[in-house]
Amino acid sequence: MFVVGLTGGIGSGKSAVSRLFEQRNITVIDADQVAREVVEPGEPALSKIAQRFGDGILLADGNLDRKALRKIVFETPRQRDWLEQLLHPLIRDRILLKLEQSQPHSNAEYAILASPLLLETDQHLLVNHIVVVDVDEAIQISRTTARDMSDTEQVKAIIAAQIPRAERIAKADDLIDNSGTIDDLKPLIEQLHNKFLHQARQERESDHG
Ligand SMILES: CC(C)(COP(=O)(O)OP(=O)(O)OC[C@H]1O[C@@H](n2cnc3c(N)ncnc32)[C@H](O)[C@@H]1O)[C@@H](O)C(=O)NCCC(=O)NCCS
Ligand SMILES: Nc1ncnc2c1ncn2[C@@H]1O[C@H](COP(=O)(O)OP(=O)(O)OP(=O)(O)O)[C@@H](O)[C@H]1O
Repeated sequence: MFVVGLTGGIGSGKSAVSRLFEQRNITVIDADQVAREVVEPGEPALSKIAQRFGDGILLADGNLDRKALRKIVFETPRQRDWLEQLLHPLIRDRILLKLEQSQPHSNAEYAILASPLLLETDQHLLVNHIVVVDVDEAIQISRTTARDMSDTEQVKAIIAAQIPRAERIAKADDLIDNSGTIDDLKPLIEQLHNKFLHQARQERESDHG
């Protein structure tokens, strides 16, 4: 299966871009979604988080209080390291399982792995091609604070925990500038979709000798 990795900093527009590919019937595996699955009630990782931070890190219904944990890990790098060491191997294993399950139905099919930490973790080893969604830091902050009701300082701390913008761009096979409107994205995605169909087809043909 030809796998396209889609990455970008917080609030860059990965989810918005993912939706446009999904409208073309492309399977998108979302690492943020997988990261939620591995800490659902009953999962061993959630018990480990509660052991470390106390039951106060759980909401009354037993779910993880994500807002509280976000505050802890982006204020204290040591706690973020601990959480990443716990969750990243679990997230990677589950992504691999999902990729194996999404078998191609035609020789022109590809899948997308959308992940904020594609380049920061070994998740980039799972993909054939890297697409970066890019906006400047001012846009990242304004769109994220409008979406999450989070404050500027916290968004800045999250940006600082991610790969620097120039390094991310340097690793891109394709770059999507998302500083315009969602409508501006549509022709770009159409173009990339056609290119990936072509690349997926070529890959399959070379695999079959
Ligand atoms: C800290 C947590 C509980 C906050 O949850 P919350 O629902 O508020 O945010 P959400 O998970 O939707 O993440 C929002 C964005 O924050 C950024 N982000 C999340 N985790 C990290 C991290 N470890 N390092 C850098 N940026 C991160 C990403 O841009 C992500 O898209 C959560 O992000 C988490 O469990 N993070 C650790 C796991 C992880 O690294 N996930 C990233 C995908 S692999
Ligand atoms: N071109 C655009 N114009 C205006 N708003 C946009 C545009 N693209 C995305 N947005 C909005 O900006 C916010 C951030 O976008 P999105 O959620 O797609 O980012 P993301 O990269 O998935 O973020 P995260 O890393 O936090 O998961 C959302 O509220 C989204 O609707």
